[in-house]
Amino acid sequence: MAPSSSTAHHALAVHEVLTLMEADPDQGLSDQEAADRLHTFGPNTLPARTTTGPLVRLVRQVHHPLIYVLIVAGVITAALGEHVDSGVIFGVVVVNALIGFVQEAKAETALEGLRTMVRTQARVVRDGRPRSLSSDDLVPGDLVLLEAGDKVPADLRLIRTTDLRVDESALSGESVPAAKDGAALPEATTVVDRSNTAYSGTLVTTGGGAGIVVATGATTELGQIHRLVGAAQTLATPLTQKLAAFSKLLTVVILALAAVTFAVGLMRGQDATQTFTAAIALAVGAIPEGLPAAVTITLAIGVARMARQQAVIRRLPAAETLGSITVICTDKTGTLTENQMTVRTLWTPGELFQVSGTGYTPRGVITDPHGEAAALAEHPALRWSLLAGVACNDAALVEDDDRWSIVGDPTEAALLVVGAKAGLDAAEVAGLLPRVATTPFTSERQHMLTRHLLGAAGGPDATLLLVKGSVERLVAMCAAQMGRDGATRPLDREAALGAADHLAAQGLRVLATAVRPPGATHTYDAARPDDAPDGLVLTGLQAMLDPPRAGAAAAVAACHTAGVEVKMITGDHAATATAIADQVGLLDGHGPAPGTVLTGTDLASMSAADLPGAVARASVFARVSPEQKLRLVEALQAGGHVVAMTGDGVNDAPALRRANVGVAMGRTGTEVAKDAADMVLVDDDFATIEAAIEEGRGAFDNLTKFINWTLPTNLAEGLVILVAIVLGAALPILPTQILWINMTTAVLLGLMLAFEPKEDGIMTRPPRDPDQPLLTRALVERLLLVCTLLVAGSWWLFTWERAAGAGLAEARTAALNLFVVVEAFYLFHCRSLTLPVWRVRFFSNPWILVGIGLQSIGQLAITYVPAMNATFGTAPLGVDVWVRILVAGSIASLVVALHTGWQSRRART
Ligand SMILES: Nc1ncnc2c1ncn2[C@@H]1O[C@H](COP(=O)(O)OP(=O)(O)OP(=O)(O)O)[C@@H](O)[C@H]1O
Repeated sequence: MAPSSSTAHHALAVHEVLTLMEADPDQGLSDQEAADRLHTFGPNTLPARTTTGPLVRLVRQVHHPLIYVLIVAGVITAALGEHVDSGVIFGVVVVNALIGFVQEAKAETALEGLRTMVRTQARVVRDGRPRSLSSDDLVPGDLVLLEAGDKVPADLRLIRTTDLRVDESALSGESVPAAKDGAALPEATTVVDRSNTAYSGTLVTTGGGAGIVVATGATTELGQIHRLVGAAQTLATPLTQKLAAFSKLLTVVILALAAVTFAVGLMRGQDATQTFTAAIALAVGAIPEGLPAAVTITLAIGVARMARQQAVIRRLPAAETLGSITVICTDKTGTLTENQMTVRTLWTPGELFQVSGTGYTPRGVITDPHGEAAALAEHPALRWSLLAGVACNDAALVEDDDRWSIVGDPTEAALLVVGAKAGLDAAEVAGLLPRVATTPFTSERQHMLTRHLLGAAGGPDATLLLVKGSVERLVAMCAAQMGRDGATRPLDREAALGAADHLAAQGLRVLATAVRPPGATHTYDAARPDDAPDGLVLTGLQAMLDPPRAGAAAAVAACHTAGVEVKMITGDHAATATAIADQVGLLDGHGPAPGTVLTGTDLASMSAADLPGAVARASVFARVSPEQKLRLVEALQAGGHVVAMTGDGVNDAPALRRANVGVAMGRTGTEVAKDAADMVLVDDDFATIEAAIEEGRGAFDNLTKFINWTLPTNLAEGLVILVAIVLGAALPILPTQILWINMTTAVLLGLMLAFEPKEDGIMTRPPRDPDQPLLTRALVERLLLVCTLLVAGSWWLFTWERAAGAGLAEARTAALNLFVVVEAFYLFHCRSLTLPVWRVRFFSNPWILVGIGLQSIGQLAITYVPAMNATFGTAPLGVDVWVRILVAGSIASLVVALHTGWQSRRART
């Protein structure tokens, strides 16, 4: 048995595929066989990307307008015989390319590594038992089960299908889901029909089925495409695009300035070669070539920090957008609540019962209104209600050493538990009432229905229908209710809805149950959500507690403080939603009318013009269908909001894609939702969104800090030369020395800001305006001030040293060192965007100190090592010069501090 990807499995009949793959259509493979095949074929994973070799990637680093300028400059200086200058310029190019290369590789491995945090699970039959496995462990011949929401885990030859539709856009670009049919066997003469094959990486949108794995890993269709193109992760973000445009403009301006400088120098009759080298040093110094790499590394560090908080970023731009989120639309069940359901109260027409016990352990007592244990024989409606809960159910309880856990939907598991407390065992019930048909629960349909045979005695129509679902839906489906004595009476809708409201107001999640005894006939069309079988009798309500998550209230409060609104969007009852919203503090949020609740029906009746206003006011949306989520996102965006939206189902995908940051649930979410999302919450917890927003703000802050540092220092490096040439004075710092400063400080000083920890008050500020320009007024002021200090300072010291009798080389070395000292002192001012320099915790970012240490060693070397003196035209300095340098550096630092103080006072008023 050696299935190859070239085998055209789709052209074979099912039995031929089964023989070829040595597979069993019912039992699946044995564990032993699967392990052997895993050994032979390897894991079902795509090989690491190999499309771009290291050399290509290194060369790609050079592909940047700013770097082109450097290369041309290096070549020309070499041609002019200025070998030191040319060497240093190429040094800058190489160091930058290496840093960019290493950082890009790091960012990509970080993103690649995140993928393994969100593993695709596959449902497989092995040894006759269905189980959930990581899709990595699939082998050829495995029997895989598919249902709506799954990502197809390998190439499958389908053997059974029910209304299976698969979205193949990931593979073919075709956006209309393709119908799949396991029985389809094309005529030999027809065009190749692949409708009996489901391809790895495609998404099941509706229906379900089963198929045999015919190809895994690199041999799948996806694997082959992957090999050809490589799944490129985009590293571009709105900010990098803004920066790219900015650097183009900057290049043009700097080149123009350099040309003017050269022309002025020539007109003044200065030496052409020297003027040219100076003009080049000006250009090289002024170009902030480290900027693109710094953006990538800062965001990549942010993404890694988010991953530690259980938030996996799937698309890098989201790391940046998170910092501007103004509203989070969140699910209730499982995100704000524990998704740990326990039935607490049961209602039947005329009676109310309480249930004791905790969690999923099926131990507890159902007590009647008199406080006595309720016997099912005396309460027929209760018995039928519990029976519907147990039989119309796809979940299971699992016991391991008296520890109870569940398989399937927690809501359904809670119904099994309360049934078991009353003595109804799910397996026994299934034996007595074999299930013959199922209409599964969907959020649109709002109910689940099962048809059961009434033992051997029943004829063909002797079937029983059991239904459970939302109260509104079941009350609409039923015409009768079961009384205390078991007799059927006309339905008292008011009473049932009133009881449900009463229970929901306590924060309980309410399900209604109904039965249709055998006899009545009505062909029920499950495809029509509003169709209902007649003769249904309402038997009761089951109300379950799903407590809010421990950290939810604190996280909601933190969002409010951070100026981020939180809105709950749920399929649940309005009263339940409101009660939970109240418990987690959603209703004491800000906004024009906090606490307003809108239902899906309200939304449906609202005009497009009214929607944005109404949506902005409400904080809870109940009984909302997934389709309406898309309208909500659009309405909020129309109102100027930057929206994060959570979702887990197939139908949530459009809203997740539309949201500025789509958030999928790692545990309970379907693969379709995860595929559409920008971020996946590994733990499904609302508090994780809040933590990710905090990290997003932190990452953006660090970027801003780097920009604040690099723009003024680079500009000054260029200006110091420009001013000298324009004034026709001696250069206070030589071009080679400027190139040295440029090469060392960007890496050893500036880049260290990427490692700054988050600032304390980060979640007490309002969200960042995504349209804020790169050059704010505050930054332009800083830029001018720091630039002036650097240029004037080095001029002043150079002139002072000359006047005090120092040689040219010594005076220049003093100016060069002052320049670096001012840059290093200024670095401390950039460590916080809000605090003055003396309030920043000195040791909170050790990298800054490491960088300054290394830079100091470099400065001592260039000042005292004879070989470096010869290369860079420097000379050793006396202690008194260092004192002047440090005093002047401190004064410059003080001026920046005064300006920052003045700026923040102005911002407050
Ligand atoms: N498995 C089920 N079978 C039958 N009815 C159900 C089932 N699960 C939920 N319901 C009913 O359908 C209603 C809507 O449930 P749905 O799953 O759409 O929303 P939700 O999980 O409460 O909300 P969300 O996850 O969006 O916060 C519930 O209030 C409940 O009455």
